[in-house]
Amino acid sequence: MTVMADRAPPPILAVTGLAKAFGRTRALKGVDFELVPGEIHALVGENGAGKSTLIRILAGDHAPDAGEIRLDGVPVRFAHPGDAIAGGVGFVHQIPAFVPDLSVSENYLLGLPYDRRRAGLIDWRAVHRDCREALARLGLVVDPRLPIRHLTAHQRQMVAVARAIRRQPKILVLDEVTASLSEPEVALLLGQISRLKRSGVAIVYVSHRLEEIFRVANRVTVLRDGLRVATLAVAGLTTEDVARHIVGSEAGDLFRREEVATIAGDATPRLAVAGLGDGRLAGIDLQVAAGEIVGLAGLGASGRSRLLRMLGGAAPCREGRILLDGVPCSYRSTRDALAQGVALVTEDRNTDGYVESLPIWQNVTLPWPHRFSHFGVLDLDRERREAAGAAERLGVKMPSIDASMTALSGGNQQKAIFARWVTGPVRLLLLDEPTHGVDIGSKAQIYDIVRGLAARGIAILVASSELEELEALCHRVLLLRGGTIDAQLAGAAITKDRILHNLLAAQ
Ligand SMILES: Nc1ncnc2c1ncn2[C@@H]1O[C@H](COP(=O)(O)OP(=O)(O)OP(=O)(O)O)[C@@H](O)[C@H]1O
Repeated sequence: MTVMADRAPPPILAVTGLAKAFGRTRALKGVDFELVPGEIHALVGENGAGKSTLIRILAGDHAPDAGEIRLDGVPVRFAHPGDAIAGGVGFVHQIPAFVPDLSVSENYLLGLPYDRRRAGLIDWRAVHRDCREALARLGLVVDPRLPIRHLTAHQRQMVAVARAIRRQPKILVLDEVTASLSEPEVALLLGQISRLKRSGVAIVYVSHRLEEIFRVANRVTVLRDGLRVATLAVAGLTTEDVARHIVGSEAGDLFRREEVATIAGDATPRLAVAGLGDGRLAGIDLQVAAGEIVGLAGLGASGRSRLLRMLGGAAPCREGRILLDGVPCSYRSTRDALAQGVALVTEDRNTDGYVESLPIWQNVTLPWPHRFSHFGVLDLDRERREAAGAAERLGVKMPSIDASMTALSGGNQQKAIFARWVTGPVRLLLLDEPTHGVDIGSKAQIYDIVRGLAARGIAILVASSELEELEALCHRVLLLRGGTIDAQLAGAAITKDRILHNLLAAQ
C-alpha cells in the first residue's frame, strides 16, 4: 500500500528499482524511495531488512547492482563517499568514522575549510568556538581540543551529527543516531532535526525507536526482506500499525510489561558493592541478588557505563569493595572478571565487541576458549553447534554461521554478541544498552532471553537509555546522579514517567 501526501512537492531524491546482493544474500530486491524537501521521512524495518544497504548505496559506499538514483530529477551515481557529500547529501552512519588522534574540532571540520586569520593561519579559537557551539546545540558539553578517542560512543555520535549539519546538506540521512542517547538528549536532537526540516532540508531518519518517528516524521517507509512494503503518512498511524508492517504479521503484545516481583533479599547477594569509586563516581553502594534484574538509569554522561566497566574489570576502581556471593574479589581485566563468572556486554560493539577476522560461530564462543576442549583437544564441532544453536534461538539473521561478522546487519551483530552469554558459565551479567540498534521484534526476544537467564539464577545489572526497557525488564531500578546512586524504584513503581520525573527532579 502506498499513501502519498496530496500535491507533494517534486522529490529532491528519487530512488527506483534499487537492488543489491552480497553473495547469495539479496539485501535489496528493487526498492523505490522518494524524499521531498522539508520532510522527515522515517525508514524502518527489521534487522537485516536492507535499510543500511540503501543508505550505503546513497552514500557511495556500495555500488548498486540495478536501479536508479535521481537528485533533483537528475540521475546520479556516487562512486565515492565524497561524491555524495559534494552533491549536498550528508550522512550520519550507525558507526561514524573518525580519526581517533585528531581533536574533536578537527574531526568536526574534517574535509571542510578552516576559519583563517589574515596571514592565512588557522584561527583555532574560532574553530573551537564553532565546534563547541554546534555541540552545545545538541546538548553536548566537551572540550573541542580533546582527541576524539577520549569521547564515549554516544558523544562521538553527536559530533558526527554536528559535522553533518555543519556541511549544510540539502539532504541529511541519519542512521540510528539516538540508539544510546538518553531522553533529554533525544529531545534536543529531535528539536534540531525539526528545525532543519523547517529550513527546507529533507531528512531520512532510520530508527528502531518507533516513538521517535511519531514525534518528528511526516512519512514512514517500511522495508522488509529487501523490499519496500509500505510508504505511509505518519499522521493517523499507531505504533501497532507500523510494527505490523515491520514484522509482517500481527505484532502481538511486543510492548507488554512483565509482572516482576521484587526478589526477597535474605540470602547473600550475588553482587554486593560498597563505597565504590574512581574519582568521578563515589560512594556507590548496591546489591544484586541471584535471579534479579536491576536497572541503572541516569541522564547523559551519568556514569552508567563507567560503573558497569568498573564492575566488569574494564576500568579500575580506586575505592570500595566488590563481593561476589559474599567473597571479596578484585579483577584487573575483563578476562579476569570472566574467569570469575562476571561478563560485561558493552554498548560499543565495534571496538570491543567482535573480531572481524573470525567467523560468527567463533565470535559467539570467543569468551570461552576452554569450554570446548577436552584434555587439551578442541571439540570444534560441538563449539560450532552450540554457537549455531544460541544464534538461532536469538533469531540472528545470517547467511551462515561460518560467515564473517561484517556480513551481518548492525542489529544482528548485536544479537550475535548477545548469544555469547546464553551459552557461557556466567554468574553476573553486566549489560550496557543491550538492545542498541535492535528491531522491536528482536527486542522482545532479547528481553525473554534476559528473563530466562535471570530465572536460571544469573544476576543481571543493566544500563539503558531506553526507559521503557528498564520498565519492561527490571525488578529494581537504581538512579545514578551526581556520580552516585541516590534513589531506587522497585516493582510496579518502575515506569518510564516516574524514572524520568525522578531523574529530572533531582537535577
Ligand atoms: N558487507 C556485507 N556482506 C554480506 N552481507 C551483507 C553485508 N552488508 C549487509 N549484508 C546483508 O544484507 C542484509 C541487509 O543488511 P542491512 O545492513 O542493510 O540491514 P538493516 O536493515 O540496516 O539492519 P539493522 O537494523 O540491523 O541495521 C542483511 O541480511 C545483511 O546480513
